[in-house]
Amino acid sequence: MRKARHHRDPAVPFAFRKPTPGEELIRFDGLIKQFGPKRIYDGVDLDVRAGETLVVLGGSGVGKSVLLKCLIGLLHPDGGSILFEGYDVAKFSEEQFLEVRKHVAMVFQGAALFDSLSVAENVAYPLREHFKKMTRAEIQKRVAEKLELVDLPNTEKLMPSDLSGGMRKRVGLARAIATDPEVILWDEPTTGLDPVTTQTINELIDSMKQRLGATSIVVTHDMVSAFVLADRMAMLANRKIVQVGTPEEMRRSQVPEVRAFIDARRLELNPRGTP
Ligand SMILES: Nc1ncnc2c1ncn2[C@@H]1O[C@H](COP(=O)(O)OP(=O)(O)OP(=O)(O)O)[C@@H](O)[C@H]1O
Repeated sequence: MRKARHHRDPAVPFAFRKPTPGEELIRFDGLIKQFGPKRIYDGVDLDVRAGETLVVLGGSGVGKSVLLKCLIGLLHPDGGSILFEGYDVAKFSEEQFLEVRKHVAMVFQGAALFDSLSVAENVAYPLREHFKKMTRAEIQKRVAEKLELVDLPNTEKLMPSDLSGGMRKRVGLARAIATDPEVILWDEPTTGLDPVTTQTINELIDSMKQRLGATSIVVTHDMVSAFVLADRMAMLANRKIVQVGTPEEMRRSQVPEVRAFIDARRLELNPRGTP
């Protein structure tokens, strides 16, 4: 069941309440963003529901990553609001964002590991930062659990230089999900990966939903993954969200920007060219 959230009193400190699956968790409302004279959003409206995987589509440079960055305070919009749990985070201070980032994790494109730290220390890093009261044993257990989840059990003692590119990416994912975030922002999670690692990552995104009830926003160029993962898709074009719908609705869309985007990638989606 969905429920519209109302603005909360900005004086009330941010506190995360576990949402009911399907209800509105995040709402971008009339978002405006520009870099110098270049306006990239002219009133972006988009809602994200608890427990869903929402894939954001759009051509290169339309502002897909910027949307994720605004949600965790790495960039700040020039107008409009971003309601998260009813709090307008667009107006949050850096200190308030620290609390938000305990619940919303971003998996960056090409996330770099700390080369001088072991795999275990890399994964433990956000736990030490956000959960100061966790004991050493609890951290060890959580690290082992996350490494298992990304298919890298017993790699705690290895150093990043011992790992292949795909393994490094998976350690980066284990680090991003170490805090068990309720919302995960995936920026191009499978770009440049081989098919087997792509499948592992897609399964991981799905298992975060199935096992932890996590909400995911995924920005990707990989159309096959997009259609596999999405509960809903949103298309960003011409400085706005031009359509939101299920993968099937998007596939049949008559909205010109969506049609053109999907038609241009038809071969990728259907390599044998069968109807
Ligand atoms: N910190 C910044 N300063 C100035 N311009 C920026 C900044 N971040 C992003 N931009 C610009 O905003 C636009 C949108 O960037 P964004 O990275 O969100 O695009 P995108 O849709 O994710 O593209 P891609 O698919 O190529 O990664 C781009 O034109 C980019 O150059």
